Amino acid sequence: MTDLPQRLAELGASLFDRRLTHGRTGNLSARTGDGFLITPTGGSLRSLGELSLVSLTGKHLDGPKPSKEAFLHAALYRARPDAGAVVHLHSTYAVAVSCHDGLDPDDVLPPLTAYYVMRVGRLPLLPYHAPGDPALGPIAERAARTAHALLLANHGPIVAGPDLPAAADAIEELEETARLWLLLRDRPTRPLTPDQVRSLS
Ligand SMILES: O=C(O)[C@@H](O)C(=O)COP(=O)(O)O
Ligand SMILES: [Zn+2]
Repeated sequence: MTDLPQRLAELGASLFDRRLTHGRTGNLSARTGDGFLITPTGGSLRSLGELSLVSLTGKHLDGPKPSKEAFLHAALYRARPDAGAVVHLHSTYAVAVSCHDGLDPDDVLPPLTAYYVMRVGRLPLLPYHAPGDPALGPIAERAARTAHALLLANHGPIVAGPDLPAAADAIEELEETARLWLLLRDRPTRPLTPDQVRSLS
């Protein structure tokens, strides 16, 4: 088993290489005994070095200046005691959906496939705030109590999971489903029925 910083670096490089985020966008974290390790602000997921240690209250404990979204990661960990990792990306299709008008803020995407229902489930839309605005913290914490995947309006997805591979699987599935939804927008589409969704949970 490789250590946590190495696993975060490998995941960051894999997400970047597959163009699931670009430039210096996105941030990753994983829970530790005394808080969570998070990517530093202003870096690229392509080549992660030293990580920052942040407490569950969002206090910077050690390492370089943390991601400006550390408070959001902290909010998700507080809301979801089962969460071991959080991933935020600027993945193109999910960002495109986050800019759409007329979305259902309670659940943005329809249950197009069983895999989406199993990996993502309900996807609330959080109102637009500038990146790093701590006012989004309490809103995210409330929403994350009943959903592990959230879409930040005009920004992108943030997803918690029991561990890094699970959080990555979920955010990748969200991206692919956002893409499908955009592909299907002008066509008659038949999502799963409520009974079919219930049978998967
Ligand atoms: O969109 C933003 O500015 C941030 O949410 C982001 O993706 C990268 O910011 P840092 O993690 O502070 O580098
Ligand atoms: Zn961002």
